[in-house]
Amino acid sequence: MSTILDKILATKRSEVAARRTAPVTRPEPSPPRGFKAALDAKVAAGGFGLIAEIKKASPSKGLIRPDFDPPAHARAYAAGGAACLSVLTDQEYFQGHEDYLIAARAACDLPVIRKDFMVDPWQVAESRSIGADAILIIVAALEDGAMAEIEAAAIELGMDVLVEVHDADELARALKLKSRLIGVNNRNLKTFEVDLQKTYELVRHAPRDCTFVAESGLTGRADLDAMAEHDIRCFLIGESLMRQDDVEAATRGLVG
Ligand SMILES: O=C(O)c1ccccc1NCC(=O)[C@H](O)[C@H](O)COP(=O)(O)O
Repeated sequence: MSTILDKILATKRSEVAARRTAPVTRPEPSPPRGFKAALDAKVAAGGFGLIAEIKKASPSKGLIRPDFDPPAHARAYAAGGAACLSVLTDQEYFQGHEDYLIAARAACDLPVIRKDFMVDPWQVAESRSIGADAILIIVAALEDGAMAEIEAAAIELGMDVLVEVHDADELARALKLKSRLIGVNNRNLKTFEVDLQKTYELVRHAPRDCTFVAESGLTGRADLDAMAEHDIRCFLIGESLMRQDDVEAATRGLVG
């Protein structure tokens, strides 16, 4: 039975095949802003490193934010104390767009990760051309060789890479890469169930030289404090922030 990830990846491969034939005609973006460095700086200062996500909709929840306004959300996240932004650019499953990333990055000084499904190194150059400072590699989506190629393309362009894992086997594969920024996704991409316990287990057995980011299903300060008990101090949060009336106050409530 094919999973949501299989479906997304199949769509992405045909999209990339069609798009890579057209030349990219965009102005040169400003140099990459240090994504991992911004997270590490917050943690070094005794705080939490929050990657606040700009997310209009998702396969698991449908439409999340009807009055979707990427620059306004970016400013609210920055003012509330987020370290970085994540912007979903996939159109088919998340109602995202490259223009949302361009607008969000222009509205603040935070480093931005392009949250999309990388299947080809061509997408890395395209991501830089829209200003992305970091990209995501989902270990479950790629063979080792493809992951290494995509990571090399990002490093070449001065970008950071968030390597996303779900279990111990994927973590072992992630650690063969150069990046020491590892995201542990609490959401099972087959069932959409969220299990924070799995993250605690995984991080306990992982090397100490990595920056770990807990991703998905985090809903409030109590979740962050529970994660901090397990030495996890960086978080990627989308839906629960996007549903707030006062996004800036909610962000401050999480990391302030
Ligand atoms: O969010 C989904 O439903 C989803 C489904 C299938 C693949 C990926 C998916 N989400 C991407 C993400 O990584 C999340 O947007 C991110 O971790 C934030 O999660 P949340 O705080 O639960 O919105």
